[in-house]
Amino acid sequence: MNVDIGNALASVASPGVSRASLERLDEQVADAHDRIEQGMKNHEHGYEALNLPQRTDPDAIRAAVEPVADADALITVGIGGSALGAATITNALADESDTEAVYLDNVDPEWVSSHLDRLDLENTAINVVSRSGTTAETLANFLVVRDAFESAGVDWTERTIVTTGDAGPLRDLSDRHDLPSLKVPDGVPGRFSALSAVGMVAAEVCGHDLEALLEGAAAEAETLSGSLFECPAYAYGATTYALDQRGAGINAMMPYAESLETAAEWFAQLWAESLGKDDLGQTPVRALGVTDQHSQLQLYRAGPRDKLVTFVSPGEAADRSIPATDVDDLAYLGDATLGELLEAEFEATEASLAAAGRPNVRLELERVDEYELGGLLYGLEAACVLAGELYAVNTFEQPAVEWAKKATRGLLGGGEFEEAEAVAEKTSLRVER
Ligand SMILES: O=P(O)(O)OC[C@H]1O[C@](O)(CO)[C@@H](O)[C@@H]1O
Repeated sequence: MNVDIGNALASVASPGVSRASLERLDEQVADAHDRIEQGMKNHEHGYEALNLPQRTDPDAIRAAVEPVADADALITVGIGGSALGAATITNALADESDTEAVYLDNVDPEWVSSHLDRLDLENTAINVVSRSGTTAETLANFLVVRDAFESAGVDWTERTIVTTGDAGPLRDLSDRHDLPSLKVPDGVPGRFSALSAVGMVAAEVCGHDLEALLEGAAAEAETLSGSLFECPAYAYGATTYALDQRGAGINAMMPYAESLETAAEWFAQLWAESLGKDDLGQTPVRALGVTDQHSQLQLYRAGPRDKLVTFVSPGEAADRSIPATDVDDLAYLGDATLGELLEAEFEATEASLAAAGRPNVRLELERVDEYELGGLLYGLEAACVLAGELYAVNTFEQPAVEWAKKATRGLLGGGEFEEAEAVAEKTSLRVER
């Protein structure tokens, strides 16, 4: 991935960061890089994620999925980091796959049933992913999916792959039924695990090139160095941090490719759970070019000066010409393609923000393929780790998420939790119709 931070400079935008400030920040980047390198070398929790391109074994993943390699559909049961990395990869590359990838990362009963009712379960595989093996949503959905397979007379034990930690209820269940299983690597938090079995089982079942994903990530890892001016990932992480310090507390991730819409969702979890702590952090927002030009752009260009827009420009892509028309005012469209229109809209939107002095950054890919995706995932993870060092937060924990998890468990009778009592104490001021 290449990064262009020109439109985030103070000479263009407000808030913006001056070249001199970036040079001063670069000293902190050098220190942060030392810390990151040390963490990687010592396989410390979280930093270990940046070792995944060397550590992930595609052969082990291929061996585990072999029994279901010919599935027409794959249901991944997981949530957050246990679903979004895989979904980013398979949704980005869906055009190249004959296997439908379905992600059950919500417990909305109507929606879950709608998938289970329409899929041909005999030709469907199940990919259950939970690092902890205890996440209520994932385990509940898995029980529902199993039950649907049993009701359809399909042996789910023949069609299920499990990816989880060394211990926990999901590991026990997997052992009990002798299911093919993979391990979430030690030291790798869920939202940083896309390039492990967590993200790559689905990629393999959908027929994607695991080696190319890892090679793209490894090439990005090669760029990690002690200066933001030499490392695209650090340039992004440092610029977002500097802009947040100057008032851009919102970061709208806006890929100009429908196929990368899920990448913005994945990024949102990465940024929010990693950096949102100690009253700090930048709020990630998901947007999509060109669609959100006609929904969000008014606010981004003329609303409060509290936003950074991050564009992802996917480079070359399949194209489709726009048929000619004899309607005078539309004739210019007939000379173009949809791809040219998309590109022109991207450049126009980027320029329109710059002309209004609104900071924006461009992440450039050569195309959307396995290699470039591996680089994007790795690059944004490294950017996040760097930003976490600059904020001095604990990037790899998410204690604030636990409160609601305990409250939910308490409400369902899964134990005594004081958090569940707080739910009953809600302050009400109802206005009724
Ligand atoms: O993989 P698990 O343990 O099921 O957790 C799923 C997700 O839940 C969280 O812990 C909190 O929502 C995320 O960090 C994680 O990605």
